[in-house]
Formats: sequence, C-alpha cells, structure tokens
Amino acid sequence: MKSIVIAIDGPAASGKGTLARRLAGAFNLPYLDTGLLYRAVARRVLDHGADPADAEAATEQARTLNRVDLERDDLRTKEVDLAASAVASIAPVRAALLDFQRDFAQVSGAVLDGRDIGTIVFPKADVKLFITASLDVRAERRFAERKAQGVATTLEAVRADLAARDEADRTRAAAPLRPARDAHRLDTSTLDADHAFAAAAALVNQALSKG
Ligand SMILES: Nc1ncnc2c1ncn2[C@@H]1O[C@H](COP(=O)(O)OP(=O)(O)O)[C@@H](O)[C@H]1O
Ligand SMILES: Nc1ccn([C@@H]2O[C@H](COP(=O)(O)OP(=O)(O)O)[C@@H](O)[C@H]2O)c(=O)n1
Repeated sequence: MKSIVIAIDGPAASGKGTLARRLAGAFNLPYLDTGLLYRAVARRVLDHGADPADAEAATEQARTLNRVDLERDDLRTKEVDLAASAVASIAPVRAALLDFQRDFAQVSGAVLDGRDIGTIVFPKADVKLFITASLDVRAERRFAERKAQGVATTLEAVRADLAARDEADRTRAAAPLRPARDAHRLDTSTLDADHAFAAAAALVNQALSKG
C-alpha cells in the first residue's frame, strides 16, 4: 500500500487516539500519539521540581527527551494534563519536538494525532481529520476512563479541566488548536467508535484512490 500521512487533530477526549489507532491498524501505518511527547516533557519538568511554565526548564527537557520517557505509565494524570498544556504553549519546546514527529513518518508514512499535525507538523498530509465532540460528551468519556482507573474525581471536575485545557490550547500563540483549512471535520458526539472509524476510513480510501 502507498505510504501516506494521516493527520488527526482535535480537543481533549474527542476520540483522536481511538480513531488513529484503528486507522493505523487498517491501513498498516505506524501510529504516533504526539500528546505523549508533551506529556513526557511535562513529567520530566515536574520530576525536576521545576515550573511547567518555565520556558528554559521545559525547553531543556524537550531537547533531551528520549523514547524511554514516552513509555512511562504516569503520563495520563490530571497533574500531567495541565502541565503538558503549559509546556506545549512554549514555542522552543514545540520546535525541539518537530523533527522527531516528522522523522517518524519518513520511512513508511504514519498516522499522527495531536493539536497541530495538519496545520504545522504535516501541512501537506494526505488526509487531515479534525475530530470534535461536545464538552459534555468528552467530559463523560474522560470521567468514565478515570473512574475505570480507580481515580477519585467528579464529572464536574473533569469537565472543568477539559474546558480549561482546550481554552489554553486554542488561544496560545504557538501552534494553537484549530482545524487546517483542508481538514475534514468529524463530530463524534453522536457517533460511536465504529461509525467514526467507518467515516474516516472512507475519506482515507477516497484519498488513496485519487493519489
Ligand atoms: N466515537 C466514540 N464514541 C464513544 N466513545 C469514544 C469514541 N471515541 C473514543 N471514545 C472513548 O472516549 C475516551 C477518549 O478517547 P481518546 O481516543 O483517548 O480521545 P483523545 O485521544 O482525543 O483524547 C476513551 O475512553 C475512548 O474509548
Ligand atoms: N500535537 C500536540 C499534541 C498535544 N499537545 C498538548 O499536549 C496536551 C496533551 O495532549 P493529549 O493529546 O495527550 O491530550 P488528550 O486529548 O489525550 O487529553 C494538550 O492539551 C496540548 O496542550 C499539543 O500542544 N500539540
């Protein structure tokens, strides 16, 4: 199969990762969850006792990030959610992570999900998807995940955290969260994962048949 790049962006808990993983499996492409890069930088900053908003400290951690950092099992906590969004607003942090993301797709193409894949990382991606869902639906999904992990929280707290992070991601100067002009928008508020996958796979097949 032709090696292609599929860029998937959208707000937190919209279903990007679920969809990206399935597309990667179906089209035999490597998958990169780029949120993990920012989470791992944030984790390292916190481990060093530094402030995630400290540009110098965060940039140093981004420049020395390695693959093992991405495999940690403590990257999806509430503390890291907010710290990741803070380090992600620092332009030199983003610059330090750019080559890794581009190199990842070099050999065999890839599916990447994040916030700026279609706008900055791969502006010429073969297929761009912008995944959304209402704040209430996304909060329910993330709350269910946290509950399954045994984390003590409330739906209201999860909703407030998502809203704050989305607002920060949308309004930052460096690579703000927004759909690329040529992105296909997919609202998963009332689409289950199977229907979201079917809609996305149809768009990928369309691109493959044109290419
Ligand atoms: N279309 C969908 N319908 C219902 N639940 C979904 C859908 N897509 C994802 N989920 C669930 O929502 C949660 C967040 O999905 P995830 O793919 O991790 O989102 P993101 O990568 O955008 O943060 C997960 O528990 C996932 O199983
Ligand atoms: N390409 C990306 C991916 C993530 N991020 C940042 O990293 C944070 C965590 O991303 P994530 O994709 O793991 O978050 P969830 O959607 O899984 O909650 C986001 O809130 C963004 O601030 C980014 O700025 N650019």
